[in-house]
Amino acid sequence: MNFVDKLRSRWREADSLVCVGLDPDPARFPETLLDEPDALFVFCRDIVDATAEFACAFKPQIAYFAAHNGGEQALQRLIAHVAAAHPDVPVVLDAKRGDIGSTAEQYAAEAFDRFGADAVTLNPYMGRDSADPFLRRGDRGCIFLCHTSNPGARDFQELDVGGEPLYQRIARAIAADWNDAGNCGLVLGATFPEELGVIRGIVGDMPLLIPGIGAQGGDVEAVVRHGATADGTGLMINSSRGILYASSGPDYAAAAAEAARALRDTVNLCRQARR
Ligand SMILES: O=c1ccn([C@@H]2O[C@H](COP(=O)(O)O)[C@@H](O)[C@H]2O)c(=O)[nH]1
Repeated sequence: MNFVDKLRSRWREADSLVCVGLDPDPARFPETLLDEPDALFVFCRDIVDATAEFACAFKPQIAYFAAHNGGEQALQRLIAHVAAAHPDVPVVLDAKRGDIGSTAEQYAAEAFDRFGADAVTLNPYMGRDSADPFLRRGDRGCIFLCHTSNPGARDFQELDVGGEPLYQRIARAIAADWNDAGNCGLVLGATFPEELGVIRGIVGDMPLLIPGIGAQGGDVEAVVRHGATADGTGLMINSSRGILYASSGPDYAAAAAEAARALRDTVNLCRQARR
């Protein structure tokens, strides 16, 4: 099953738009993991197993693994664990890749063959040829940065390019010209809900990855109101720190599960309110 079909069936089966972000920071791990030599993997595996029933997707951010010796092996094993234990939950590797075609071929092999991710985040700044090695893998998802969640998103993404802001041009080009295989998605920050609504109008029911709730201040109700599709889906609403560090004690996995469940329920109340 391709990425978009897998995501759509997960939205339906789990009745959840929550994407659980996996950004493991050893400085925030519970004391019980201090002597654990495989702590990156163990922490994330416990979070995955505890939160899977509430998740429409998992999003490991590659930097949190690659920053540590052995971290990439831990990421590889973690994604293999998701595929084995929770095969219905797609994995979006947050790597924000983008380079000339020959290098992009290697990045596509890294994301899809080495790590086995269902989808990867990409930076569209270098243009179509930099995306082609990913787009050609029609069974995998290509999720392009469009309007990011950070304050600096305004620096370049909102610049006027011939009558419209750059982020809208990006969305229009990807929806009209890059999505032949139907495997594209976009990253829109929860911190810019009105821009999210404009993009939903441009791209139809394309899946949108929405980081920026919780610690970054994005508002869940506004995200759902502006970003959901007519059938009340279309979104992967990501929370990383808000779920991972719900407790700093030995009950971290149970607390993460409760945070994911609470977010799913909040999102679903917002979905019901707009019907
Ligand atoms: O525009 C963007 C794109 C990606 N991210 C990533 O999402 C998570 C957010 O973490 P929180 O702890 O829920 O704030 C993190 O991995 C970022 O690298 C983003 O925040 N904004």
